[in-house]
Amino acid sequence: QSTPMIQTSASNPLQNNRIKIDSIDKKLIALLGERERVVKEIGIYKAKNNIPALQADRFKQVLEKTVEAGKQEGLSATFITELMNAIHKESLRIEEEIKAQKQ
Ligand SMILES: O=C(O)C(=O)C[C@]1(C(=O)O)C=C[C@@H](O)C=C1
Repeated sequence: QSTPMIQTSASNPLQNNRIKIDSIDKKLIALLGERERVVKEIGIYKAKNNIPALQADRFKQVLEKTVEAGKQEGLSATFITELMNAIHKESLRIEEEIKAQKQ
C-alpha cells in the first residue's frame, strides 16, 4: 500500500470532487422539492375533482421519457426506473395524504 501524496487543499482531487458532489446533491434536492410542490398542486386538484392519485398511463410516459433522457446521460434504465419508482411512490403518498385531509 502506498502512502497518499500530500497535496494542498486546492489540488486535492478527492476533496475537490466531494465539494462538487455536495453542490450537485444540493441542486438535486432543490429540484426534488420543486417537483414535490407541483405534485402537491396536482394532489389538491385531484382531491377537489375526485380524480385518482394513481395515473398508470401517465407514469408509464414519465418513465419512458426519463429512461430515454437517462440513456443520453449514460445512466442505466434500471437505475432510472428505481429512482423514478421511488419518486412516484412519494408522489402517491403525498396525493393520498392531501385527499385524506379533504375528507
Ligand atoms: O401526472 C399526475 O397525475 C401526477 O400526479 C404526477 C405523477 C408523478 O409523480 O409524475 C404522480 C402520480 C401519478 O400516478 C402519475 C404521475
